[in-house]
Amino acid sequence: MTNIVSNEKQTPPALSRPVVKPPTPDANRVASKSKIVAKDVDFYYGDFHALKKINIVVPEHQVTALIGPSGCGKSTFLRTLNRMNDLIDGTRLTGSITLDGQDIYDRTRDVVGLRKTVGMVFQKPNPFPMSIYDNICYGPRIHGIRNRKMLDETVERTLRGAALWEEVKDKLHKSAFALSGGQQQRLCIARVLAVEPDVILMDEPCSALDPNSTFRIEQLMEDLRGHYTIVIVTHNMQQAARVSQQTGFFLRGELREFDDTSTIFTNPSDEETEAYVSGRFG
Ligand SMILES: Nc1ncnc2c1ncn2[C@@H]1O[C@H](COP(=O)(O)OP(=O)(O)OP(=O)(O)O)[C@@H](O)[C@H]1O
Repeated sequence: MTNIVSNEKQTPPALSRPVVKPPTPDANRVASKSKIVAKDVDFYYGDFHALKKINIVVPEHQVTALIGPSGCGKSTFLRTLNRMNDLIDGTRLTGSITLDGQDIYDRTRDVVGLRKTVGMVFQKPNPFPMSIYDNICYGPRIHGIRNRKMLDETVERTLRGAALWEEVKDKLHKSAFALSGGQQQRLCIARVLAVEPDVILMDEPCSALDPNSTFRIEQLMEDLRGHYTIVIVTHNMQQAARVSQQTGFFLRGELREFDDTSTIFTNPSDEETEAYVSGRFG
């Protein structure tokens, strides 16, 4: 795993006006296995039709960014991927979403197991009111792991994986609330890693963080994507451009365009995508 993100990668791509032509598939994308496939997904909050015929293929071991103006359905779609919307009364989904070819909305699907495989990091860091160590061990303990040596190993491995070990190794038994916001968010990522997910969903994970902490989280995404499939909702277009290989542009509940990130930002097919990435609305 590399900890270096080159300067070149930190520079947002030029937002040039597009010449409309069919997008060329990226070599990476073609080579990558499909991890999540959503087909004709419609989603309703009661009578409100929040997602309309969403079709998307999320490739394995890449970062997929979801962008679009406020209220367009990005977070709703993200939450369909680990059935977090099931927790909201009166919601309904039609169409299908598969993970590794298995329907995640199948009646027989173990939803707790699904949320272990598809972990989630939220907008505001939400450590539990306990020590750093116990935050990490919370999930493994629920899944029956009691062996101290195994737990110690998990704590070190995941804190290293979340680029936090060096900063906290001498205060593992101190409260997680004593950490800075950026450290708390990396702890939350380590906590997700501790239950060994395949997919990590991130809902605006940097929106409450300062630029330096944001940079650390972006570096971390680059490090993690070799091992995990990441889907991130972000309002920050430069961030989407820096961290992702694919980008989906949502508008009024529709997925207006989904393509390689470079295509979305420099040569989108859809006029409204172009207007949005050029900062003309949203
Ligand atoms: N629990 C809910 N009950 C009813 N409607 C909801 C609920 N959550 C979201 N919505 C509505 O669904 C639509 C999509 O919301 P969603 O949060 O997915 O958008 P978003 O693109 O993530 O927005 P933002 O960028 O502001 O977070 C909005 O019109 C919102 O008001």
